[in-house]
Amino acid sequence: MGKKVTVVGAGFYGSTTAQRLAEYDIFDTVVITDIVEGKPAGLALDLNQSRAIEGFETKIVGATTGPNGEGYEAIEGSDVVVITAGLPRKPGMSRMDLLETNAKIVRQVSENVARFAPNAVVIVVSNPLDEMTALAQIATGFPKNRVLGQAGMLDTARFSNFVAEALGVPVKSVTTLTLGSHGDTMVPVPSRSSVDGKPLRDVMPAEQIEDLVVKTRNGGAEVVALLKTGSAYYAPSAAAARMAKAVAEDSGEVMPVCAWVDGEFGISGVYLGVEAELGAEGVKRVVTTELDADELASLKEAAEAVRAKQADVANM
Ligand SMILES: NC(=O)C1=CN([C@@H]2O[C@H](COP(=O)(O)OP(=O)(O)OC[C@H]3O[C@@H](n4cnc5c(N)ncnc54)[C@H](O)[C@@H]3O)[C@@H](O)[C@H]2O)C=CC1
Ligand SMILES: CC(=O)C(=O)O
Repeated sequence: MGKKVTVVGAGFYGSTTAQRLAEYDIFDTVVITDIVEGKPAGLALDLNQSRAIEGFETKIVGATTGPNGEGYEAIEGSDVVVITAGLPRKPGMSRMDLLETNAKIVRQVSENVARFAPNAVVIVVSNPLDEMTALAQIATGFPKNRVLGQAGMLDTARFSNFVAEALGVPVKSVTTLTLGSHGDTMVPVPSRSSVDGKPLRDVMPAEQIEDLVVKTRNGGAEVVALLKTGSAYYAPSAAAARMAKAVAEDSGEVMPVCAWVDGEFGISGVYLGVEAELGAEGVKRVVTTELDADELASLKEAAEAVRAKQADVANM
């Protein structure tokens, strides 16, 4: 049987993710759900009408869902579920300001996902990301490798874009990496960044690298401030869709994601931004790499910051 993917939440992030997943043309079915009556069905109708133009066979199904599992039959048999349900930031807000509101939403969605799609790999994108990923694992009760979060793909793509723009080189010649949290303790990793195979530190002065590190940490807030309503979704949906594709295709690709860390980098018992090999079971393994002493110290600081918050969400 062909693959099925569900996107929970039909807002900006969810609808663009559903579009990307459908246009890959690797799934039999893309399901999109929301609590808003009619919206998922309307988006599905619209996306299906693009099939003849874009030339893909994937069918899109829209379902309105309720808190007690109403409408969730639509997600049965999903191989992958991407959770985008939740409020986005307003200008001036931090991701952490969304904690309590989105925890209620993510818990309720996760419980229904566990009931109706018990074998799915869950990719969380709702903010604050590291905490919502931990909560989704608790609320689904799924093995930790089957619940992961999207942040590092996006933050890394932002860092690469800023480096390419600053040097005036093609973005494909740039490799960067970000680890840590999707927040203030994000850890862009210059020691693992390069341009045409040359270390970033050999082609860009240290102060300029530091400016781009700061710009990367503020990448999401910069978009929020310009949009005025809502947050980024084109780059975020590209990131989540790539992760869902890697899982569906059991590709073994290594990507920066929010994954359960259990001893790697000397860190244990926390969901954190690290590189991981993705496949049908979600995270196949966390991939470690040599880091400079200051980068490793920052990663450990990030782990402690998110560990404290992740303990709080267990009771939300
Ligand atoms: N991890 C990351 O890198 C990123 C995370 N985000 C986060 O993704 C989330 C979604 O962002 P947007 O789509 O832009 O917001 P949005 O406001 O456009 O859409 C959110 C949707 O969730 C729906 N929703 C609320 N409760 C629900 C429930 N119980 N079941 C199903 N759907 C429900 C709403 O009706 C709405 O349509 C936000 O929390 C945002 O902060 C956004 C960008 C990047
Ligand atoms: C919204 C968000 O988390 C971002 O754009 O990074």
